[in-house]
Amino acid sequence: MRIVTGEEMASVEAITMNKIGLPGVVLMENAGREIARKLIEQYGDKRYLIVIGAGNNGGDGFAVARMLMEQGITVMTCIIPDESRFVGDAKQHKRIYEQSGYRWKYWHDIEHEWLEMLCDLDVIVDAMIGTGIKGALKDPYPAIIKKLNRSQKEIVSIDLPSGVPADETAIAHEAVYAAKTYSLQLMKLSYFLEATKPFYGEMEVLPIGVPPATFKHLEKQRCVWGEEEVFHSWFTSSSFAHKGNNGRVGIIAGNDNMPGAASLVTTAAVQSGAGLLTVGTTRPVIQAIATHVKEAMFTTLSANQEGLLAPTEKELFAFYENKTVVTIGPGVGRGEHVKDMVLHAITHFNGPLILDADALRVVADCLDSIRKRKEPLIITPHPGEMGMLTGYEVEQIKQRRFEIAEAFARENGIYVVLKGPHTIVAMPDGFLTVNMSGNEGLAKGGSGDVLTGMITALVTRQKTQVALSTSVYLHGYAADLYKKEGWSTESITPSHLIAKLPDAFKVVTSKS
Ligand SMILES: NC(=O)C1=CN([C@@H]2O[C@H](COP(=O)(O)OP(=O)(O)OC[C@H]3O[C@@H](n4cnc5c(N)ncnc54)[C@H](OP(=O)(O)O)[C@@H]3O)[C@@H](O)[C@H]2O)[C@@H](O)CC1
Ligand SMILES: Nc1ncnc2c1ncn2[C@@H]1O[C@H](COP(=O)(O)OP(=O)(O)O)[C@@H](O)[C@H]1O
Ligand SMILES: [K+]
Repeated sequence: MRIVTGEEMASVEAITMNKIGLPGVVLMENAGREIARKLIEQYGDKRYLIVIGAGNNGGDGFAVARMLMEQGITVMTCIIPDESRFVGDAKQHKRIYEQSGYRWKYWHDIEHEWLEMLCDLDVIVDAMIGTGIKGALKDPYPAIIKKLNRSQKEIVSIDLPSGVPADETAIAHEAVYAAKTYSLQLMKLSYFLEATKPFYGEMEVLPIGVPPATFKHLEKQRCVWGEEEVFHSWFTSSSFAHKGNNGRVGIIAGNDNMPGAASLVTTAAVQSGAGLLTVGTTRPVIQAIATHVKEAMFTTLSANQEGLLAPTEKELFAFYENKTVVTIGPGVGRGEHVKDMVLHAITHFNGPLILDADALRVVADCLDSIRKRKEPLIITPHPGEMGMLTGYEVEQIKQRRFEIAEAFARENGIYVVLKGPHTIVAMPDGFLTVNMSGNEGLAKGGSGDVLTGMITALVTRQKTQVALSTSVYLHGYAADLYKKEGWSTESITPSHLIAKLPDAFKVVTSKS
């Protein structure tokens, strides 16, 4: 499933109409039929108010109104702008509606009886503004939207909650708080942003007949990564595999005061199928975690007086030997010692390199070396770390997460796993995947270490894009499984996630 902006949606619709030859009125008819079917399925023959704007979103509204009325359902249709404003496909659907014998009223003619009207209706269908929104909301929409939101009626939005843009534009105006949004054909970017997702309510995508052949013309390729994608992209190990085929993994993690991070990242990697795993860390960390992670081998690396890792060049070269992937970061602490270690690995380790947590703090200083690297480099920042890397405020990162992750991945030729609800994985070629699993039970210190362990294990056994997107999905899915079992999200800990990985991994062998 693709994720698009309003402009991109308009571009695939234009190709559908102009090149493929499927007229816009047919797409609108399809949209109307799908939405009417859903409404009847959901609410039966309740009483509907359909509020219509002058663009094609309003055209969808006329198609829905007609189809509901054809079923004998009570519908009041009202339009906001003057009827002379309707043009093109929307005008055509308005005419079809009228020629079918149905009537509409002007919003301003019925507004004074709004409170009485509310007693006679159950569901409001919002067909005011869709992907065509431009700039700040103009009158009379803010006042109307306020009224609708206060009505305490179920509001169903067509394509987008009116007032919400499809893309990453920030809004400072009213917008419809929908109980449900039927998004047409493709998902819209704003569904994945903290500021705008709440307006959507439950979101469902309905097909309207735009042929998939048009999607390859999209300049930016963004896809949802969910159970289907995980299942279909997975390559199972050969039954003749030996431990060496399943990745010889090296993890540099922990410091004397932070053995926990090293333990979590290592255990998660073991539980995710790492063939042979070596942890490079300080002697006290090894003593603290060795009995928890029986499958791991350990290499003692030099530490400074504060118990922070400060490996020598010789130790690092020895550590890279035979490794198919190296991960640096969880629990290594902050300071100059980290920069030396990270820069060394960027320059001298010839395999996929994963940088997480404290290692991310020095990435901004290493970009020249990173751009010269041939092998994949993967970074796993949360919005705060992404802010440090790019110079943006955290709020800007959250609002423009697609744009910023993509630009950083492309410019530096790296993989960016921008974490948070709906984690984005951005590839060096600009392709993006967006995660559909996970819940607030993951918002705990240590969850990120578990994810990094999973990525470390999968990255040598799957295509990098698949390894990253699938790790993120399964990590979130493990938390979702607890929620499904009735756990409160407060009780889900990073250690629980690891314990649930065997169940989460069942998705790769069979769909639930
Ligand atoms: N055949 C097709 O193309 C198909 C399109 N489809 C549907 O069309 C939708 C896109 O249609 P669209 O491009 O016509 O724009 P749309 O969302 O109706 O908005 C334009 C209207 O909003 C108004 N408006 C805008 N900004 C505003 C503001 N700040 N404040 C106030 N008003 C503002 C603007 O008013 P104006 O600025 O012109 O005064 C105009 O009236 C898409 O979401 C999907 O539902 C599907 O049926 C498939 C087939
Ligand atoms: N509210 C949430 N919904 C879904 N996933 C979340 C949420 N909060 C955090 N996560 C996920 O949990 C992990 C937290 O990682 P991070 O912030 O690096 O934690 P830490 O470094 O303490 O281990 C990330 O994978 C992130 O996507
Ligand atoms: K709408």
